[in-house]
Amino acid sequence: MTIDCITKNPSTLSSFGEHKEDQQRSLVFDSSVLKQEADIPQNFIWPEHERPNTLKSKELKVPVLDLGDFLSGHSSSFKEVASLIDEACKNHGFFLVVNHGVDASLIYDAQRYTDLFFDLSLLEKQKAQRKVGECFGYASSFTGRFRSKLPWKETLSFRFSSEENSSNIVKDYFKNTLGKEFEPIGKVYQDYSNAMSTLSLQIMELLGMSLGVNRAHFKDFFEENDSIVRLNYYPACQKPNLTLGTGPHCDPASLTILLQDNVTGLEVFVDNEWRSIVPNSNAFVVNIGDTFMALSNGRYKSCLHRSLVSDKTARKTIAFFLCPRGDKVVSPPEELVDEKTPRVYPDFTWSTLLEFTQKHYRADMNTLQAFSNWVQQKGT
Ligand SMILES: C=C1C[C@]23C[C@H]1CC[C@H]2[C@]1(C)CCC[C@@](C)(C(=O)O)[C@H]1[C@@H]3C(=O)O
Ligand SMILES: O=C(O)CCC(=O)C(=O)O
Ligand SMILES: [Fe+2]
Repeated sequence: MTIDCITKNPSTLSSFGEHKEDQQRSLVFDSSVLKQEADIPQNFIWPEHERPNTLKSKELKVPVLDLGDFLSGHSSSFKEVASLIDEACKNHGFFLVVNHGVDASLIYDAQRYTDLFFDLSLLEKQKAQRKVGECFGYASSFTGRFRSKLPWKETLSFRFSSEENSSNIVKDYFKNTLGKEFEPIGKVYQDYSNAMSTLSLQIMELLGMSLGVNRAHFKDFFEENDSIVRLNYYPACQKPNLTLGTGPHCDPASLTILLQDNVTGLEVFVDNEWRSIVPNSNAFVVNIGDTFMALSNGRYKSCLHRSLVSDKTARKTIAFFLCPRGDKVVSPPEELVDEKTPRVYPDFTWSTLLEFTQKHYRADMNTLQAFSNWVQQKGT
């Protein structure tokens, strides 16, 4: 299976104001220009059935997990927290965490440097240009990657590894791609990524408890994680009802920890309708991804979500996608497999799933099923 949405690497880049036949090869999402345009280019217009609702979506009240007692080792509240997680993950896989132990000044710095990065000129940001087929770097929308249903966003994605010999991987990425003066910014994102990795291992412990397996099982599995961090910038758009910031998808990774600013935009598809997750400045939004759905043998849901854009306000978020080390086999623990609940997904490695989303398939609501079929077909 090969996607038809990957275009040839553009030879030259210019703005959208060119002749139609030149557009495909030379698209570039220059948000400083586009956010003011009354009309948006065709490639950003989503099909009617996928566009935002005309009426504002209702708020989805997701459980708020207070990690304070858990992190300070007061075991009396563990059961309560684990049962809240269990309910959320069986229904839709989304919850908030508060009192998560991440330093407020680190969060503040990470958000301010996200502002700073996206305020740079296009040329400066393009020093970190993401190449087609690679999953790290700066992408102004995905003009080089897809032909239609382009997302109204800019992203900067970088790799985090918890391995000891990679303790400067994020810091070095900023220095090596953007220049020496970006090293201090890289240091902030290095610290932020470390904090996210630690938080995600704590959540993995709770997920182990709530699924009734050995408490350390998933925490140990992800101890050596090879994760992705992504800064998202959704510029204002004069036609917000025709486009999407991030299209409907389930995250292929294992767990996503999202830091939203105070602008609404994130929506989750629950009980056949889109519901919004209203920003809470004290909280991270956490959701289960496809790889954890497979690890839980289908018990916990990786749920469809998307992000809208606004005509008035730009929105910025920071996502940490927890991923296992690329070569680890994703297979549910034996406690979750029995006669009544046989294996739902085949064994796979994260590096194969990542390659599938970058080279063969555009991540959407069906990624895990399409990937499972692909793995099974390849194996026969
Ligand atoms: C493994 C990944 C692929 C995407 C980034 C991470 C986790 C989520 C995926 C994504 C965000 C799902 C929606 C579509 C996508 C193309 C996007 O809009 O960014 C996806 C990412 C990607 O393939 O780059
Ligand atoms: O930025 C957001 O609101 C969510 C982004 C998202 O879902 C993703 O990057 O996977
Ligand atoms: Fe997502």
